[in-house]
Amino acid sequence: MSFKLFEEYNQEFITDVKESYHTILDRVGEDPKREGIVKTPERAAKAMQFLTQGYEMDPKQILEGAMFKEDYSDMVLIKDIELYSLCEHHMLPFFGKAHIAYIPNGHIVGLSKIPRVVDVFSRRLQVQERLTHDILECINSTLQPKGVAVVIEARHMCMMMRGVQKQNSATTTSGFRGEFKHSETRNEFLRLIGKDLA
Ligand SMILES: Nc1nc2c(ncn2[C@@H]2O[C@H](COP(=O)(O)OP(=O)(O)OP(=O)(O)O)[C@@H](O)[C@H]2O)c(=O)[nH]1
Ligand SMILES: [Zn+2]
Repeated sequence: MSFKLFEEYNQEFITDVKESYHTILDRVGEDPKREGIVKTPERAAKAMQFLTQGYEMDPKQILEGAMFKEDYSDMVLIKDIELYSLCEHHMLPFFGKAHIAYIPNGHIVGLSKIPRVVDVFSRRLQVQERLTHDILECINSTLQPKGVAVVIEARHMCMMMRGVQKQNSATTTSGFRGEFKHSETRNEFLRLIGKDLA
């Protein structure tokens, strides 16, 4: 499920994207034959394939592969899941943390599968709002829990390195389904992730 090994790279993708990065190096005034960067188009193409591998993956399958019958019916919270994505507007990174909770409805899911779902949707071109909803809907429709909550806090390089150049602003997005629509459950979740307003 990863592109860590060279054999797993898609050569057609690497060949095409390599050529584009070669053009970029040339256009920014670099010498693409210079020793230090002669392999950069290929490295960058591999990095781009790694960062967009989420298109090739089925997040529902990931969850379905580790669902276990269990009658635990209190909140399960996984907080501070680090995430790295690329914004679809500038293809620059945005990064931060996701906090995800669900209330089981007969099934629990292997804990590691939740961060894996975050990775699948993060490794596509995204906006933070859609990333939040993609994760929320995937867990909701696959696990069919009594409730699910997703909060993402992220910083966008397109706002930090360029454009409006605000280094300290962070964006928070959230989505709630089922029992998290009730303020008591939602507030407990927000308190547990340190986001309650009290
Ligand atoms: N809502 C949302 N906007 C995003 C996200 N990532 C980047 N953007 C914004 O996408 C917008 C694109 O606006 P445009 O005016 O088309 O692009 P631009 O001229 O590069 O805009 P500036 O960044 O303001 O210079 C910008 O306001 C970005 O801040 C995201 O995840 N969610
Ligand atoms: Zn952007």
